[in-house]
Amino acid sequence: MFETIDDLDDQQRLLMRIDVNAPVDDGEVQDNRRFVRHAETISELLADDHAVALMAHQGRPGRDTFVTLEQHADILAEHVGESVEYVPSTYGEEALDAIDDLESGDVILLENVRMTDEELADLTPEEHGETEFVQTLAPEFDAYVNDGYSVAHRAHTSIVGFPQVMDSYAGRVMSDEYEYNTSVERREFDGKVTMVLGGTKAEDVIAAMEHLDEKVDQFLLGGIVGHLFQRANGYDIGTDTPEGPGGLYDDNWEANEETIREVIDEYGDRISLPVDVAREGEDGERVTDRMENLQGSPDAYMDIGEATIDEYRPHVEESEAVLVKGALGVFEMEAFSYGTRGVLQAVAETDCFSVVGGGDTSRSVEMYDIGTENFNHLSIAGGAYLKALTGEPLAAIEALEK
Ligand SMILES: Nc1ncnc2c1ncn2[C@@H]1O[C@H](COP(=O)(O)OP(=O)(O)O)[C@@H](O)[C@H]1O
Ligand SMILES: O=C(OP(=O)(O)O)[C@H](O)COP(=O)(O)O
Repeated sequence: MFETIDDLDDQQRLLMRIDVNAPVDDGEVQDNRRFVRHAETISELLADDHAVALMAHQGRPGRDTFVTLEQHADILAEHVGESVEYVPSTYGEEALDAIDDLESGDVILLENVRMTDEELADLTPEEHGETEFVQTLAPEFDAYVNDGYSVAHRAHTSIVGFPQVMDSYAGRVMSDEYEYNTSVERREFDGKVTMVLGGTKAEDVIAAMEHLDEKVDQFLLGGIVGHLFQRANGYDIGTDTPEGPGGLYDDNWEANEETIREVIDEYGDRISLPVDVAREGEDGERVTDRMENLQGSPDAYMDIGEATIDEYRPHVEESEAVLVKGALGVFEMEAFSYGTRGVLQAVAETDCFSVVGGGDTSRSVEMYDIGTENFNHLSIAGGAYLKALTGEPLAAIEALEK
């Protein structure tokens, strides 16, 4: 087991990892439930007179969501109700100056950790602990706190490096989510277990399918993942188009084609795939096409269609447990929210055990008034939630336990 912030003495200088990785729309960082949850941990720490330097990441190098954390500091400040100073350096001179000035009750947010050379380097946890990043920051603090449950599955420097050399504690989000999500894995269900999988991160989703094939009776697929599975079946969908979500299809396909084919071969009979999909018409309206009519179509499809929703709903209604990860369409746009809303609404109306995971996906429940009280748990994590469900160890937890 690991220690939590309940085990901390008061008035400590804390280096804390959080995960406020968020969607970025036209350069604007979108608020989400991660900010709210981490703000609660920060407020709790400030009440105990700690001084807090935050580390976080945003996006991945090369993607257009890979931006600085300036806007994140403002959003966090709003939720905490106190100033959160953005520092445009992770462990350079500017960072060290700001850390020097840190006093009890202060909060600063250091620059995107993925902008350092070390964060994403292929190193062992021990080697991460020896990097300049860790060796520079560690002596400046009394303790390290990890509250970033949703990034707990990544063995990166800010996650596994610091616990090698510092007293380390789990934050409130980390300990709450850990307890809840691992217990889901251990639960025994008598009836049908259904997993609704979508979104953009095909690799995480497919890995979960491979691990959970014994435990899950039915998989309902949508989003980019659904398109890629239908591409494997020979349909003309799931390839990048000039108007489409740049690079998401072809890169995902290249990385996952072999596994997708294996998964379909092994238990394709338990996988439901979209029979129709929706795109934007000439006047911005929703147009739905049957899968068999797509040949040669250059359109980017942004939702599952109405016939697919009708096929998926009965599976949900007869399930004892429904685990959701990833949106079935671009739910942020009303016209392409039908799939995600339709299936989540069915889950909400059914008396099943239900968990919705994914920082973006879980946001749709509040966005469309589906009622948070209709779900057993809304996780702010996606990949980490899936890993926990499969019973796989999380790098952050292993590091904290050490
Ligand atoms: N057909 C699609 N084309 C482009 N994006 C999609 C499609 N279907 C779903 N998405 C996007 O998937 C995102 C949610 O899934 P994902 O990226 O896996 O994140 P999370 O795990 O945080 O929920 C949503 O923001 C949604 O817009
Ligand atoms: O948003 C995240 O993952 P998630 O969408 O699987 O919850 C985490 O911040 C991890 O980000 P990454 O998948 O770029 O390592």
